[in-house]
Amino acid sequence: MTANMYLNLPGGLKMPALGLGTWQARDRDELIDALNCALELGYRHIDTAYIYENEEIIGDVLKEWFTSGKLKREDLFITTKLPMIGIHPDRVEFFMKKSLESLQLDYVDLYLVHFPLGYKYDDSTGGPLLNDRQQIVTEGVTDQAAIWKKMEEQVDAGRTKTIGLSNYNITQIETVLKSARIKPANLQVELHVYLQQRALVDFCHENDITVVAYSPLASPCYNKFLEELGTEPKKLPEILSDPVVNKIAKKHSKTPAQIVLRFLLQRGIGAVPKSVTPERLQENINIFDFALDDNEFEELWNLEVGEDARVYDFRRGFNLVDHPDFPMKR
Ligand SMILES: NC(=O)C1=CN([C@@H]2O[C@H](COP(=O)(O)OP(=O)(O)OC[C@H]3O[C@@H](n4cnc5c(N)ncnc54)[C@H](OP(=O)(O)O)[C@@H]3O)[C@@H](O)[C@H]2O)C=CC1
Ligand SMILES: O=C1CO[C@H](CO)[C@@H](O)[C@@H]1O
Repeated sequence: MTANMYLNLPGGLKMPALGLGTWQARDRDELIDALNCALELGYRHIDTAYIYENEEIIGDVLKEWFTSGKLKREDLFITTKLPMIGIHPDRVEFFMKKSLESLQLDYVDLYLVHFPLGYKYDDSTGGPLLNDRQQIVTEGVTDQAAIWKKMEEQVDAGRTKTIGLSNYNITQIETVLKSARIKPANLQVELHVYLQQRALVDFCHENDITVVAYSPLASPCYNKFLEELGTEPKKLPEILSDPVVNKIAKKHSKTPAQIVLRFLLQRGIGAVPKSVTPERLQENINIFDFALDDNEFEELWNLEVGEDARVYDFRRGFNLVDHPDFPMKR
């Protein structure tokens, strides 16, 4: 089994620093194969969300691994997320229970508020309320304290070991911290070698909040998603073809993906690269047998671009940018 590194969460809980992302892995057979392959390779941390529409498939695979005795529940770290339609105090418990039911689990290890703003819920469809132009209708200003109180109740009830946030900015995390009885254990945000989120990471680490990078490879598949939404493709940050990354990769006989993932781990940040391809699954977790030296680390550190390299800016296909709780202000 592959050696791993861990991030320490409250209560002695350990999160394997390298996990498996599953957004856009919705094809049943493909995801089953990918999960089986990942678990065989030593992945022990899986990242999903209510909105990824794959919790049931993941639940089926996990059940098989548990019933065959190949793995015990406590061997795995499972993260899922409260959807935007659940960001209302009356709906947190409802969506937490729905996720547990789909995953066929008694508890998850980490439950994240997926986004700091909510969508209005349409009872009749079980999805977001749409206006006449078929656009999603958002909730007003989020009562972060009220949502967080409901998140804390999920820990009290034993439905999740820890709770955290995703896509929150520093001001929004500060708001949560002010009322929190149970502090957020984790923040999940877009983070890669071109978007290093230095101030946000420092703030989290100073407040004992672990950080996990989503889209650690800068989401090369993102335009496929924009195409599904019927919107224009965007110019993506191509970190895997960056000459500095490639030069360092060659020196270590590693791939560019392994270099950019290793860089995150050496910053004390977790990462959840998504892949359904066996060779890439192997590649992405095979990053514990080498280290970047200070010069290489510095060279990668200097690749920072900042906001212009953000993939998930929600400026295409979403009408969220003008909402008061929209977190990615430029
Ligand atoms: N909290 C949030 O709001 C968000 C969370 N996430 C989470 O983060 C995860 C990762 O983010 P995501 O946007 O998927 O982007 P990633 O940066 O993980 O990129 C995934 C893409 O890269 C390809 N890929 C994977 N490994 C390699 C490799 N070694 N070399 C070359 N290409 C590779 C994959 O292809 P293939 O699968 O075909 O191999 C896939 O197309 C998500 O799956 C999800 O779990 C993502 C977005 C938002
Ligand atoms: O996790 C996620 C995956 O991508 C979605 C579409 O951009 C996001 O809404 C979400 O935050």
